[in-house]
Amino acid sequence: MADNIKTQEQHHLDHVTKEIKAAEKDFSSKVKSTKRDIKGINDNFSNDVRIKTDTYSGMMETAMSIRQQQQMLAERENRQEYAAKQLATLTKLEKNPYFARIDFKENGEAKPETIYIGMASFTDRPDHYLIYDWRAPISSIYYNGGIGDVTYDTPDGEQTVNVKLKRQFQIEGGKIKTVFDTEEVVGDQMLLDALGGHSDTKMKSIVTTIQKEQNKIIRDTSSDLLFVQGAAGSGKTAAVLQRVAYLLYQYSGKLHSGQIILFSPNQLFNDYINQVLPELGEQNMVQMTFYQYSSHRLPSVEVETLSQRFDEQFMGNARKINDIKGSLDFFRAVTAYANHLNKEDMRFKNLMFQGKVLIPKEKIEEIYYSFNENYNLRNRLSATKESLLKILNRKVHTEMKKDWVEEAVQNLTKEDIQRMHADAEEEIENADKEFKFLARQIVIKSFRKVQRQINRNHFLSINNQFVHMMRSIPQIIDLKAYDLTEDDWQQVVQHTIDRLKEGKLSIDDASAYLYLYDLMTGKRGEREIRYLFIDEVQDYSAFQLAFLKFNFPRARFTLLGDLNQAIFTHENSHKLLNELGGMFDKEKTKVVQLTKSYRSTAQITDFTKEILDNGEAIEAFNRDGELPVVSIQKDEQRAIEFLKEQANTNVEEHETTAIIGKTLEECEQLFEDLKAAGVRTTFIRTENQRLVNGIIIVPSFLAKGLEFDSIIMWDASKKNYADEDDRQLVYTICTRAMHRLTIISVGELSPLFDKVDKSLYQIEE
Ligand SMILES: Nc1ncnc2c1ncn2[C@@H]1O[C@H](COP(=O)(O)OP(=O)(O)OP(=O)(O)O)[C@@H](O)[C@H]1O
Repeated sequence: MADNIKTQEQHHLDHVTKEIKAAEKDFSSKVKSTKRDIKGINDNFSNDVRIKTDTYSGMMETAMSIRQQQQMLAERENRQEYAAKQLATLTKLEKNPYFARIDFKENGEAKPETIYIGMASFTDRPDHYLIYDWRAPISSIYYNGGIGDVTYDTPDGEQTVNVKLKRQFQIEGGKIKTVFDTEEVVGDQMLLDALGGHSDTKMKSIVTTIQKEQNKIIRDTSSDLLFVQGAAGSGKTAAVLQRVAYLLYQYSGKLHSGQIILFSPNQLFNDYINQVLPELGEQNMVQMTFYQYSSHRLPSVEVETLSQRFDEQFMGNARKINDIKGSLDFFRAVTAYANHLNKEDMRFKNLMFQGKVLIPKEKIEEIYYSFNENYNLRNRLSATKESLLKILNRKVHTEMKKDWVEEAVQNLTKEDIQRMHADAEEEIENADKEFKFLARQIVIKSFRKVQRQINRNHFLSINNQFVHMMRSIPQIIDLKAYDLTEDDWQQVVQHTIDRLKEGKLSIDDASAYLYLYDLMTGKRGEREIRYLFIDEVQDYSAFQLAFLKFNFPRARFTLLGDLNQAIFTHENSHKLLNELGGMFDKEKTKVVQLTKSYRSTAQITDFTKEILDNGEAIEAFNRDGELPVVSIQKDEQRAIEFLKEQANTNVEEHETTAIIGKTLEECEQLFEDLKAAGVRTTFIRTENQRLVNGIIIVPSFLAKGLEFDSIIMWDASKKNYADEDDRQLVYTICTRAMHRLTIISVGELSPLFDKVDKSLYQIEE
C-alpha cells in the first residue's frame, strides 16, 4: 500500500480520534454534572419538599412536591445512565474507531460517498456520520460484496450501489498498523489473521470479518423460523451472537436482552460465549440449557443430567420407544390425551388438613366435571379452584368449634391477641364474641396452607395423570407403525414409573410430563420472549422443539445445528428438519446452509470431513497447518508416555490443549494416570466448572461447541468406538481442534477412521 495512502488515512484517523476525544470530554462532564445534580437533589430533599400534613390541601401539596422531586431525580438518573453508556462506547471507539472504509456511488449520483464502519456509530454533528455502526443498513455493503454493484436491504427495500473502493484497517492505539484495499467480499487475508491466532477460554466477536452467508443469518428479520445447518466450525455460534447484537440494535427501545433466550448445549459453553455481547457493547441474553429449563420447572424431580443421558444406551425396543417419545406423533398424542381430560379421567388428590381429608378427591372430581362442555381445561380448573376456595371458607365455621381451636385460643399470649386485633381492627364487645373472633383468626391462619395448595393446583395428581397417560398411549398412537407391540410399550412405561417413584425422570419423559402439566393447568406460555435461539439443535427431539414452541408462543426461532454432530439423537436427527417443517409457516421459514469451516486448518478439516459418510459438501478454509497425527500404541503405558510428550510440546508452544475422552469415567482415570506421570492438567468433570488455560481433560459430551488450539483425542481404539453410532461423536471431538489434532489409540484404531485417506494424516506407532 502506497505510503501516502497510509499517511492520508492516518490523517483522517487523527481527525476522527480528536472528535471522539472531544465528545468523550463532553460526556464525561455530563456524567459528572448529572452525578452532582443527583447528589444535590438527594441532599436537599428535606429542604425542597415542603411537608405540610395539617390540612388536606397541605397533604396534597406535599405529595405533589415529593412527586416532582422524584421525577426530577428519575430524569437526571436517566440522563446520567445515557451519558455513561455513551462514554463507555466512546472509550472503546477511541482505541479502535473503525475497521473498514467503503467508497460507493448511489444510482445517478456523480460523486462517490465515503463511509467508515466501526463497532458503533459516531457523529460530530447531527446526521454527520464519521463512523457507521456495523449493524447500520448501509454497513451491509461491506459484508455483501466486493468491488462493483452490491445490493443491500434498507427499511425501504433493496438498494444497489456501485462500490468503488473497499479498504480494511488494523488500528492499534490510535495508529494505523495496516491498510489494504481489497476487491473481495471480506478479504481472506483479514480472515486468515483473525483465525490464525490462539484460542482463548472466551469466544471473541467476528464483526470485522463476517462472511456474506453469515450476514444473511445475522440480519434476517422476516423469518419465524430460521434454520441454520452448518458444518462444524462454520460460525453458527459466532453468527448467532452477532445476530443478537444486531437485533438489539435494530429494535433498540422495543427489544431488550431479557426478551431473548438462548438454549445452549451446556453450562460450560455458556461461560465460553458470555463475553461476546459485552464486547459488542450489548448485554447478554438469557442463557440456559434444556436440562436447566426442565429441572428448574420440576424442583422436586431429579431430571437426568447430560452425563447420565450420554451413558444411557438405547438398544432394540428401548430405542424405538425413545424415538416415539421424541416424535411429533407423541406431542400430538399428549395434546389429544389432554383434550379428552375435559370429559373424563382427570386424576385428583384429597385436600388434607392436619392429617385428615378435608375435601375428598371424589368431591373435587364432581366439581371439576360439573361445568358444561364449553369449558376448556384452563377455565374448568380456575372455576374448580374458585369453588374449592368457597368450600374452604364455609368450613371455617365448623372447624372453629373443634377442640384444638379452643385449646389454641387459650394458649394465645397477650401479644398474639394484640397482634390479631391490630391486623383485623375489630372491636371487642363481649367475651363470647372475642372467643369467636380469635377462633376464626386461628382457623383462617391454619387454612392458609390449604388455600395455597388450592391456588397452586396441588389437588391435581400430576404423577398419576402422567402414568395414566403413558399407559393410554397405545390407544392413541399406532405402535405397529413403530414396529412395537403394546406389551413392549407397557414394559418400558413400567420402567418410567419405577423411576418416577424414586423421584427421577429422563429428559424426554420430563418434557412430556411438563407439557401434560401445562395443558392440564392451561398454561399459556412465556409471552415476553420474542427471540429464541437453540444452539446444537440436532440434539433436541421434535417433541422438545414443539414443546418449546408451545412455551414461547410469541418467539421467533433461530435454530442452529449440524446434523453430523448429533451425539444424543443419532440418525433420528435427520428427520428433524422434516418434522420442523410442519410446525412453522412455510412462507416464514428460511433454511441457510453454511458449508465452509473456519475453525480448523485445511489439513484438519480435510481429515475430519472424511470421517463422515456424507462430508463431501464441507469446504475447508485455506489455512495451513500440520497433518493430524494418529498414534497407535500397544498398551496404555506407552500411550500415556506419548500423550505426555505431545502435551508438553503443546504447552511449550503456548497452545491451549484439550484432551477429550469418551466418558466421564475414562477421563477420571486418565486424569489420575497423568497426575502420576507428573503432567499437570485440569479435569472438567461438570459443566459448572470454568474453562482455564493450560491442559484440560474434558469428556466428549461437554466439549460441544468449544474449541481449542490443540486437541488430543484419548483412546480412539476399536474397543472404545466400535459402533457406527459413534461416528458423529468422533467427528464432533476431532472438529474441536483449531491448529493441531492428535489422535491416540490404545491398541487397534477404531474402524470409524477406515474411510479417511492415508495421505491426510501422519501415522505414529
Ligand atoms: N466470519 C468469521 N470471521 C472470523 N472468525 C470466524 C468467522 N466465522 C467463524 N469464525 C471462527 O470460527 C470458529 C468456529 O465458529 P463457531 O464456534 O461459531 O462455529 P460453529 O458452527 O458453532 O461450530 P460447531 O458446530 O463445531 O460448534 C470460531 O473461532 C469463530 O470465531
